[in-house]
Amino acid sequence: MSTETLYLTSSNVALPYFLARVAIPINSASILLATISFLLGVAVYRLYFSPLAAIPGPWYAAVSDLWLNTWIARLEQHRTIQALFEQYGPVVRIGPNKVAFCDVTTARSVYAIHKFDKSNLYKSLLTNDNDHAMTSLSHSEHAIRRKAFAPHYAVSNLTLFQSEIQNFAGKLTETLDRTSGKTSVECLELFRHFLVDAMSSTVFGFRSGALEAWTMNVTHPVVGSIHDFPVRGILRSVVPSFLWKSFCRIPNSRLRRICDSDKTLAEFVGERLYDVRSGLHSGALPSEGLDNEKMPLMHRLLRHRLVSTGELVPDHHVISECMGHMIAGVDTSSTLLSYLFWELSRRSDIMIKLQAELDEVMTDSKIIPDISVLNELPFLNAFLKEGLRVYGSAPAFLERVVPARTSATVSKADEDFDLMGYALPPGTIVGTQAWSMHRNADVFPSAETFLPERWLSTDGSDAEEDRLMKMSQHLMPFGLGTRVCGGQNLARMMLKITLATTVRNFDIIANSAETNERTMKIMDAFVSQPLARECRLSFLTRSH
Ligand code: HEM
Repeated sequence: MSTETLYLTSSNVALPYFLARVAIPINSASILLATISFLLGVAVYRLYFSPLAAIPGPWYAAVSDLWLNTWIARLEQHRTIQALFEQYGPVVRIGPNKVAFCDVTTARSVYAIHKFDKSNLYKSLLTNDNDHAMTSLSHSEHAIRRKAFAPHYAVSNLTLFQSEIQNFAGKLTETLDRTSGKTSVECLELFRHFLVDAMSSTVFGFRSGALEAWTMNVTHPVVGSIHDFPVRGILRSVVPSFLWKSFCRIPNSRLRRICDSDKTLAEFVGERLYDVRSGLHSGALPSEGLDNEKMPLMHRLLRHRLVSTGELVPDHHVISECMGHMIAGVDTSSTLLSYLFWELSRRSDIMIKLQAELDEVMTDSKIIPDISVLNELPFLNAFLKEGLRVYGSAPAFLERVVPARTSATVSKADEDFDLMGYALPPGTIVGTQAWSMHRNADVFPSAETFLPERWLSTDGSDAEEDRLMKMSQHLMPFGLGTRVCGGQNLARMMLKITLATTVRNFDIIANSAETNERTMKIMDAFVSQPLARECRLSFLTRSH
């Protein structure tokens, strides 16, 4: 037995007076015993006496977050939660204080009607150490930010940027043309470069030259930073704050790049702000009051006045918001595009149908039709919907916190929130995930099969309309409610233009030795990514 002894003197008024006056010898065995007793007590409380004790789920999830965290670290949270739904039903306790549900009505209640605040998890995505729309936890704070950028993503405003996006899509076609018949292309990296160009034009009105850099075999620094940023977020959330600076000094070049990703991107966006301000002094920033004038996001934010004070948005907020939008838009869209083209490479039946539809409206393969024409193409739109269902790049569990009071319980301050028959106390983390909503076999028969036709109405009957409506209600690739993806209109526009022009011009092929089911296994890093972190495909120029 160790002779190590700990002497405690206590002034705790709860202790008997005489104990407070004496030294109590405690050896390591006693400490161990006390710790085990404490942990056992906590476990027993969480399992049998917690307000969440009645909710179905595995006992090890109820006892500690450790189990789920290991699956999060292995990027398998989406499949783990799905397996629990299949075993326990549509409400599952996935942690001591965490409940997952898979139900449309409850999703509407949490995300849209009661507008629960986000959980602290989102703080790992701060940009330039500052909040932006995605990381604002409270509904009220978020509403102020959203008001500033929402008009930018209105369909009518985005149409003003259509020619730029078409232009970049044309350049992408030229780039792919040059690879035809020679070599396979790593799509994730290529599409990230393409999207940095497209996004830079709408966010800053700036030509970033990323695609050009890719053709010269150079990774554009903004592309690298955007890609590294989520990894930085995961590290930030596990490394204690006081160790962060020392951690980032570890002499490893990859780690340095990850740590610096926020700074690199902030410098790039800061330079854009400087450019705009310089333009402002020469009169290039549109004057106030011209709301329907074409104007990049940054310009719009710089002239936005806060309703409460009438003041302009401070520069550091503009920088963080623009960074947030670049990060939110590039990896999500490039990953989805890569999966969609991979699907086409192994489903010639779908590729032939798409090409037939596009050949009709693109008699000249190099002229991209207006988005209003693309919006009317039934098969292209069904293909994209099915792509968002199966390969939606945000399959993740979207955490929210049960508030102390909801609008439903506003007159009964201490009342718990009722979720599918279970009372949840304030502070409980709840949420659902698109991955599971999109795999509900009652709504999507043969849910694992990629079937664009499921989105096409066969006979226009009431039953058919009902089926389509149910599917649409379950489709949530862009989230739900007030925190729904701010850029979803832009995403849809970029995706349709890129799909149309690429499928019209190329046959897409995968060499199964380099790209297959195993390498493309979908991993959940909040934004999805293929297991191999690459997607190599060949684009063969069509003859007409
Ligand atoms: C396929 C592409 C995309 C997918 C699947 C996607 C998905 C999502 C999802 C699921 C959320 C909600 C997150 C949550 O509730 O926690 C979100 C938020 C957001 N996304 Fe996207 N996104 C995509 C593209 C874009 C693009 C192109 C932009 C911008 C230009 C963008 C900007 C944003 C912003 C600003 C938010 C935060 C909205 C807010 O809280 O008000 N996203 N996105």
